[in-house]
Amino acid sequence: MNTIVSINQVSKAFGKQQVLKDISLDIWEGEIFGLLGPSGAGKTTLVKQLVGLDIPTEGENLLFQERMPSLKLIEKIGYMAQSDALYGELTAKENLQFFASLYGLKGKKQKQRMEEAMEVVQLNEHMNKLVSNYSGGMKRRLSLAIALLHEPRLLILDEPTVGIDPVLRKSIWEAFYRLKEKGTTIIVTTHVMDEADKCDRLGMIRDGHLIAVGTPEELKERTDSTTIEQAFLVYGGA
Ligand SMILES: Nc1ncnc2c1ncn2[C@@H]1O[C@H](COP(=O)(O)OP(=O)(O)OP(=O)(O)O)[C@@H](O)[C@H]1O
Repeated sequence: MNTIVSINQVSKAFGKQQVLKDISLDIWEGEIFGLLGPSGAGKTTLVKQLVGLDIPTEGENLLFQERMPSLKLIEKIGYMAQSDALYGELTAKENLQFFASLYGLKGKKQKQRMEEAMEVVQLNEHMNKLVSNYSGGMKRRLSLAIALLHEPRLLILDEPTVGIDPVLRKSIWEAFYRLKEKGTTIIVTTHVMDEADKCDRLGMIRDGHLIAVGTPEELKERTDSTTIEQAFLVYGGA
């Protein structure tokens, strides 16, 4: 198993508040890894470190054997934050062009990647619409398209399907599986249990602790549970 992400004894404090507590975890190439936990558990804090937007107070995060934050890795990582970083006064196309040029995508290649990424999120027909006229779910999907633009080897998605209806959510998960088939590693945070079931492996986070790691089946078996929700409650000591 080729390790893509190695989180080594990572802790994080904001002032006196300890938000991450001694987390160690390896994520492997080509897997869809879900970080599952209730609101405030520390998921966003952890993924921000993985993309290099923050640093741990203790420990280190290695991505592609390189210590984060590292500018070298920008091209290998696609990140979708929890709040959309889009320009409302521009069209979707202009937003895509802006981010594509940041990644050095030009001309034909740029056009092709923009179309492919918008196809994944089924927004092709809304290319020329102003983003301020997009619905919340459309903005999420456009953010996802932007994260996919440069065909990163590692995708880190913070609650990618919030505000997206079940039909589209299904098609987005199908896209995740297609990317996985091509060898892309995907890390996704969620607190939606049925989504957790779709991941290859899960890490359950509670109060900054990584309380369990395994496939959804393993986690259910070990706790004698029929659902991930139940397993989570057992691990949480409920
Ligand atoms: N920059 C910051 N300064 C101070 N406290 C912070 C900061 N960022 C996060 N926190 C705190 O860290 C804790 C964990 O937040 P985090 O956003 O990582 O949780 P989460 O699991 O992603 O939750 P959600 O699912 O609601 O996004 C919260 O108590 C939050 O208030």
